[in-house]
Amino acid sequence: MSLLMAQGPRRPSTATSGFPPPLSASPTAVATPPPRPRPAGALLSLFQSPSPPCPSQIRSSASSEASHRHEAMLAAAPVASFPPAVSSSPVNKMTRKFSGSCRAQRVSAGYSQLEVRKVSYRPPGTEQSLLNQTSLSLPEKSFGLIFGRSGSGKTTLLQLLAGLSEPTSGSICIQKYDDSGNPTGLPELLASQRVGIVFQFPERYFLSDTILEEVTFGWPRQKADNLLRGQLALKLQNAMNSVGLSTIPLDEHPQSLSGGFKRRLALAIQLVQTPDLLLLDEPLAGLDWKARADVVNLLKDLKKDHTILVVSHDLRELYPLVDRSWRMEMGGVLKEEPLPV
Ligand SMILES: Nc1ncnc2c1ncn2[C@@H]1O[C@H](COP(=O)(O)OP(=O)(O)OP(=O)(O)O)[C@@H](O)[C@H]1O
Repeated sequence: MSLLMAQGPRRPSTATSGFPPPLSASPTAVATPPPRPRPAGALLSLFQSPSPPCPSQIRSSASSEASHRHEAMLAAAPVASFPPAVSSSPVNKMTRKFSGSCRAQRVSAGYSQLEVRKVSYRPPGTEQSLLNQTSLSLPEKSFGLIFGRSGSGKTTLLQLLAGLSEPTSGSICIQKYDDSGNPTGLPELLASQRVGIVFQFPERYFLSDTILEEVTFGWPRQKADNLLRGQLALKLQNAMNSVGLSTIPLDEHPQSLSGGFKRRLALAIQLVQTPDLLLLDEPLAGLDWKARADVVNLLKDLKKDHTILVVSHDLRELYPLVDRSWRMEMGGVLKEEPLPV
């Protein structure tokens, strides 16, 4: 699984004390003129001009801003090699898979669903199984919720789905069906690269000094990888748009965001890889009522294009989004049942 898909392992934080002030007030920022905040939309603007700027143009624009922080930002963003115009980019073709016409095609050609088949899990070196013959199925672009008592095994199941541990027995796969509900072809094992996971309290894993560094963490830095970085920047722009963060200043400290916006940022980092399955562990935990409502609305939007499986105790708030739900009983036994709200 790539570093962008999972939140760890991460490099040690370079921050030394608390949250730095905004760049404009920072002693490291050049006094005159103050650096212009770079909104998230700037990521893509590097690629969207009719004739893409040459690297030296970008570098000279950076130096005119006279901010070494911004130069660092540009070092993180693609600088030397540019994909073709957006309309013909292979990345753009990939991202267009969610357009209306494509979706209509997929519906008429059947559907696919995540299937967890009789999965059991016993951690290596232990005697007790944490999951026992767990099964569930979740059709694409639907929202599933697992609830149950603390310690019953919910997070353990998410970790298996994300490929962070291997089932002791059973399988986790994607099965395609035709319009009549008959399986078409063999099931495919779920590849961990196709899964995004946002752990509980994801903001605790933010280690960078700027939002840009946080969202581009783990990107290749070699010159030879510039094309890949360009593709990642396009995907990141889409991800930031889809979580409503396209206008946030990228040079702010990630911890300066509100609670709800931090969760949005964690989701955007996962969405860069356009995962088939998005796993969220307690997405509302620790947020105030306003941020909770904000995240619920965001999940409602994301549900239109993504398959989402959530572990949560916040049943009442998530109820309107839920298509399928399961109770995890102590001992790792999963039973499909309606939410008790
Ligand atoms: N690697 C491990 N080795 C042994 N026991 C483990 C391991 N990982 C988790 N457990 C135990 O497995 C049980 C299930 O843990 P898990 O975190 O999956 O529960 P949960 O339902 O997500 O709980 P919560 O709602 O509190 O997050 C717990 O008793 C936990 O201590």
